[in-house]
Amino acid sequence: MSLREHALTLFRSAVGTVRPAPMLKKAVKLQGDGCPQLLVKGQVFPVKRDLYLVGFGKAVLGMAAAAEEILGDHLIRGIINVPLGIQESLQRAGMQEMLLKPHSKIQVIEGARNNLPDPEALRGAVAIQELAEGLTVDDLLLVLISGGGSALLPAPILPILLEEKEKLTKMLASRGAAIQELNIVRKTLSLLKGGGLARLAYPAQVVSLILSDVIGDPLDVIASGPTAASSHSVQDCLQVLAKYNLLHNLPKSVETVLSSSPTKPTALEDYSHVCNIIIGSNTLALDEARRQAEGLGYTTLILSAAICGEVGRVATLYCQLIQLVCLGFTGLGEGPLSDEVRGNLLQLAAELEIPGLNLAEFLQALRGLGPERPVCILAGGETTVKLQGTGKGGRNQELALRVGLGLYRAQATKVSSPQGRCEIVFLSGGTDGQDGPTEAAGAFCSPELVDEALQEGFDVEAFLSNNDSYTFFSQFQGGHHLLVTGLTGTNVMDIQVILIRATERS
Ligand SMILES: Nc1ncnc2c1ncn2[C@@H]1O[C@H](COP(=O)(O)OP(=O)(O)OP(=O)(O)O)[C@@H](O)[C@H]1O
Ligand SMILES: O=C(O)[C@H](O)CO
Repeated sequence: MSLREHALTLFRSAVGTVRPAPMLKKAVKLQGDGCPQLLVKGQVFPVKRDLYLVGFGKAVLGMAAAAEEILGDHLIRGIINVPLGIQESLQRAGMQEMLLKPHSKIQVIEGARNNLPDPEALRGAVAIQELAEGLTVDDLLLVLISGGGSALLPAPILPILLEEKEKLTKMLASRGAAIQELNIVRKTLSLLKGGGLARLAYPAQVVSLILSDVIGDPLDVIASGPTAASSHSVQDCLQVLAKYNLLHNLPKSVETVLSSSPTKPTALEDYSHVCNIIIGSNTLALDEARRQAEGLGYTTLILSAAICGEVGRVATLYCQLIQLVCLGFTGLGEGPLSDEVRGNLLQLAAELEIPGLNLAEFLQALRGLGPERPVCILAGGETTVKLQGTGKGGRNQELALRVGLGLYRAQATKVSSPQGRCEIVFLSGGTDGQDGPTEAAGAFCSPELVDEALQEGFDVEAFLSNNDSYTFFSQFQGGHHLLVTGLTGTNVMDIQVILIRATERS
């Protein structure tokens, strides 16, 4: 198999392991007929009487279908809020396993057009609220949560109107608020977010199964943490609103709610009936890819599952890492060139402030590598693209094209480039199968890509400055370098696979 085929296999295996059905079936079991018990990742929850299910998020339909199969007749009733049109598009894509069976006990409510709260999502949220409020100490509530859950569970605290909350969310997002900031505000203004759903379900046992789409898997940020204790107070919310210059023209209703919000977060003791369990994440996906890569004979290193930062700088980080591996393969691992690249890399990594990135240890591991075994570097997270052009693209395609350009430049400036003696494939893809508003999940690149593109008359830099990576990749060599998977039904952010092997000349 070629490096490219290997990269694709690794990407697919990473995504495969966090697809709703396999993920749920691996994490959850129901055992014992007389006194059934729910087993979730080694934790045991007795099903004393009735078992209910609620869920909200983009991947929740597939999770619910798998959960209903596992729970069988023990499930009394369920309600899930999922994106508008999802059943039809999964049907069209032939992904039957993600759909509920006829006569399912789970009611599906579709809403949140364009990932924004709307009356349909509100109707679903009210139904979920009523179900939670009616539970008793003998009941167990299984809560399925995935990315997109915030917009799908809107329950503004009165007198805030849905339209007012929608407008505020839109303004924060358009002013560049990060998801952590956005969700601090959402939690303060919502009845069900910030642990609200769990508190309403008391005294029932609440078990939440969470598919994380946020860097670092913070329980109180994913879908605005409806079953997690929030560490934020109304002060934090006011700070976010002030930062984005929104404090002075808030609707009266929002001011009323802010002024009567408790100043301290709810005490942890109030969550003793709740268990939040992450069953799918970027880390789990990368671990599976590592297992596969090792099986294929690669020396495999996971850089981080929390890669973040401006796409151009992250591309430079990857180019420098690739250069270091190639220098090591060609016997130049120690010397002025390596020292220079290593120094630049450390500085850039410090500037990017990627959480948990232990580069020193990583570089140490690279030092011991020989050319006999190929190397696989795996990483995940989400970069940021500041849109400046009017083109069509996504952050993965833009990252791949920028890495291609960086490798081309590094090669062009060195007389005898160590890269020239290595075969390299870089792949970046969104695990949801959709990179930005395009039909591709991401793209592949190699050091030869930009040179070949230039020879065919493609001005790569012009495509990049217009954020037009999709147009480039779909036109160049008949779309050969695009990664097209179709919608996967899951989402644990993005994944990068870098494969490097020494060629015979080195
Ligand atoms: N022309 C473009 N070039 C590069 N990136 C783009 C372009 N247009 C949009 N994007 C990026 O695509 C992202 C939006 O796409 P997408 O819907 O895949 O986001 P997402 O954050 O992955 O959403 P979700 O978490 O729901 O999957 C934004 O980060 C935006 O910066
Ligand atoms: O729904 C949300 O809040 C985002 O997708 C983050 O989980």
